[in-house]
Amino acid sequence: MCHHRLPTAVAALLNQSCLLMLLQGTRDPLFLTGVTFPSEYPIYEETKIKLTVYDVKDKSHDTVRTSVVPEHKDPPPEVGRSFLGYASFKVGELLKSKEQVLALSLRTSDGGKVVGTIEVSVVKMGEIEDGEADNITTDVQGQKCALVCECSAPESVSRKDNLPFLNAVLKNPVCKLYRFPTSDNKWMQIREQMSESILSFHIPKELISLQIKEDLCRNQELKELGELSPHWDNLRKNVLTHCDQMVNMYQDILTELSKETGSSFKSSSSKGEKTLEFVPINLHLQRMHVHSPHLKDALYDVITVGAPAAHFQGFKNGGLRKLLHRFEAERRNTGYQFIYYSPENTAKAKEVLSNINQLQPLIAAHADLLLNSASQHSPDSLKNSLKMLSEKTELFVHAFKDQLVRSALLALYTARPGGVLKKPPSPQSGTEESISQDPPLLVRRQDSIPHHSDYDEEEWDRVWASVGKSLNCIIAMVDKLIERESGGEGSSTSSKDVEKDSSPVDSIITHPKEDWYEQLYPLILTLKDCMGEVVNRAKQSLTFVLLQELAYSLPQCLMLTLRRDIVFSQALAGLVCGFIIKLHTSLYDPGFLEQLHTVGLIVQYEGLLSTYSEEIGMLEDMAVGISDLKKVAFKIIEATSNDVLPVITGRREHYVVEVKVPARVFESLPLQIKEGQLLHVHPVLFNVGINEQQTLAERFGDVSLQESINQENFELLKEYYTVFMEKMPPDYISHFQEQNDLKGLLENLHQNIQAKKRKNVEIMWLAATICRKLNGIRFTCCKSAKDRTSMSVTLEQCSILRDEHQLHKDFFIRALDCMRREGCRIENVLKNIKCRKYAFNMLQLMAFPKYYRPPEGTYGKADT
Ligand SMILES: O=P(O)(O)O[C@H]1[C@H](O)[C@@H](O)[C@H](O)[C@H](O)[C@@H]1OP(=O)(O)O
Repeated sequence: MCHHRLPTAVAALLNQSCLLMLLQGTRDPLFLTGVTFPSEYPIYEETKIKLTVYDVKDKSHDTVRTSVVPEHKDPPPEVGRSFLGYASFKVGELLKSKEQVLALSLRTSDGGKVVGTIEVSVVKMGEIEDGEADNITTDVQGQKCALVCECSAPESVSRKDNLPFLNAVLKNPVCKLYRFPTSDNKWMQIREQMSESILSFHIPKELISLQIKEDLCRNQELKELGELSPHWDNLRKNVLTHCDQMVNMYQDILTELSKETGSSFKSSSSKGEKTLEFVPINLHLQRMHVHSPHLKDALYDVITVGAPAAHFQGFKNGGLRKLLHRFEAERRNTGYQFIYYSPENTAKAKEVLSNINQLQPLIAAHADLLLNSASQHSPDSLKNSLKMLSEKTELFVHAFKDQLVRSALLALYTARPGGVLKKPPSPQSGTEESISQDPPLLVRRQDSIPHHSDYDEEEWDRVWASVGKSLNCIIAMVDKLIERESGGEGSSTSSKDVEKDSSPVDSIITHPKEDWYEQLYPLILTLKDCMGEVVNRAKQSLTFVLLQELAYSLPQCLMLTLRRDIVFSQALAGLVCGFIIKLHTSLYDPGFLEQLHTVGLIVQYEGLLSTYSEEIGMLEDMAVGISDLKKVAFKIIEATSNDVLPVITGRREHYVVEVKVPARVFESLPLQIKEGQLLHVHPVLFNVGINEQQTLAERFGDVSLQESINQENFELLKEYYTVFMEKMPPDYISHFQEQNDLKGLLENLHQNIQAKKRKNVEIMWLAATICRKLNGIRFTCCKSAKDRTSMSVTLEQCSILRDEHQLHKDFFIRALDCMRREGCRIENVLKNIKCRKYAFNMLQLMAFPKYYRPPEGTYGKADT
């Protein structure tokens, strides 16, 4: 045993025992381990540290672990390991020793026999000066490489102002510290941090509440659709039954999720749990902080998360990309009981409905404010109120300009009792793609009853125009009143470009009493009545469009919506987490802020799923989930209370996430952001399957899904780059171009995508590099974000160290192995499956690209 030698430092807790376990059969351990002193355990010179060394036989219980066990607690059970010896020392002895290194004898438990030596030295976490680092050299000649310490308190990642905001979002950090040699034989220090996020649960809860509200409102509108002919009425009843059931299901899921107060992590083993379906799998921030001798400190973040997918629903029939496509094609071709509206038109109907619901109460409120100003007889306030009222009413009128409303009104007319057209209501402008391939039986049977001419198309125009007209009357009246008040000195500017309908006004202003309120009140009433009529008709007709969407293939159609909501919720939780972290770490970078409000942010997803078996379905879900993130915009607001968590508003087609920042930070933001400009994200996904399943796909299956995803997303990335180059200020761009050859990288990525090479992991490296250079948000995903993801993020970290921070080339593999063996990611595996082993076997690994294979002893059979 005398040859067991730990070449470097261990620090431990005040009056605590520190357990060290060495690798089985290793005479000269490759790595080192250590413990920091958390702030809650002050350390003094008298503090006594005891080190206990074990020979580890069964690695499934622990490979190498450094843990801190308070004296009063029992040491861990002696499973799979045997006691070798212990040593103890006082902190003061270590600090006063020459070069702060102590060589201690390991003794047997009775304190008698010396069985080996152990070397202990001090490492100051945080700043290691060049000279200092040299004192703690590991055995470079002997190919020892890294020092790994576990840090209990992660370094503060941003200025103090932001800390409560990040702490509210990031939970349970795990932190590791490494030192690797640089090519000029100095040391770089790497702090690796992995944190969960409370947003894993917070975002799904917010989203489900919104979706319940949206669906309840739609169900209510369906109920208020008015009298329908028996065919449509039965259809509606059926739809409502299913929709109500669906809302109940969402409510149950929300109730279950609400019980998970304070949770911030869903493990890979829970991925199939129904009540947790909306929650992303194994979501973490994976951060690398590099402190190297000659370069500026740098931070590299990747969000790691399981591919957003509906595991509970399963993948027997594929995932969303295929299911939605198939559903749409079938709906288009088999609609004999309903009218076919394209997904775009259905989305438009939802948008107009939502605009109406927002604008009507707003206009009513502005109209009341106008009356209020009138009763106060205040010309300025009257003008202001009129301005607001006019703006909102114009928006309202504009909302109905769409041909869709017109054709939907006609369609609804035919669905009323007795209201059947000779010809089906075919859209003049192509808003409705088809009624059906075969003429509906219903229509054929009643063919002769009413005639097309029974429907008065112009009636809608009259109703719709009446809103504009009544607004004009109000404007004219306000003008007259103000003019008379100021003794006829010209009219108010508000009416200048509005066509006036003067007749009713002229009749009113002859009224002798100059009571503004009385003059305006009847006009406001007329406006509200006209608006009510328009809203009523438009709402009913557009709800009728929604009925068509729901009517086909119940309940599959609702299950598809549920699947999409689930996948979207997982994707959104990750995105919001990534956005908040990116924002808080870049708040003081003016270039970033400018980019944020002028171009928006690129969000790049690296997928490691295979295009074989079930993972095809996962990838199909993921592709839609990520693409759906385009519907999300962010808004930065000033935090006014202790509740700093983000708030979501909107509906399925368009969500806004409000992110809070501290008042002082908010003040320093660019005006556009402070004024509430919506900030957009541009999600892109590149997938390269790497495991044995992908080998099967390449040999016997089909890789076209991966190829088309990569090709489509390359186009999106290129578009983003073009807009970035156009919109960012010239000074910024010229500096940017000097630093980065983005054009070359994009070209290279394009060639690699076209090359159709097997397991071409170069695609992932290039896409990630482009994203980093474009200041984007990086994601890495596989099924569980546990095994393949861990291989990929550690490879990315070490490649960055090699390419950007001069990691000594001889130490690349050793650094990689060290991170995989000792770093945050093995902790990730542990927290997911309670076992410190990547779930790979030898055969699987043979199929992996070389640098994606973990070191011996870290993988094997694990119950996942
Ligand atoms: O984190 P993953 O890479 O999705 O984990 C996979 C692993 O790659 C594979 O080798 C193993 O057989 C399991 O299927 C893992 O998935 P789990 O979801 O079961 O952890």
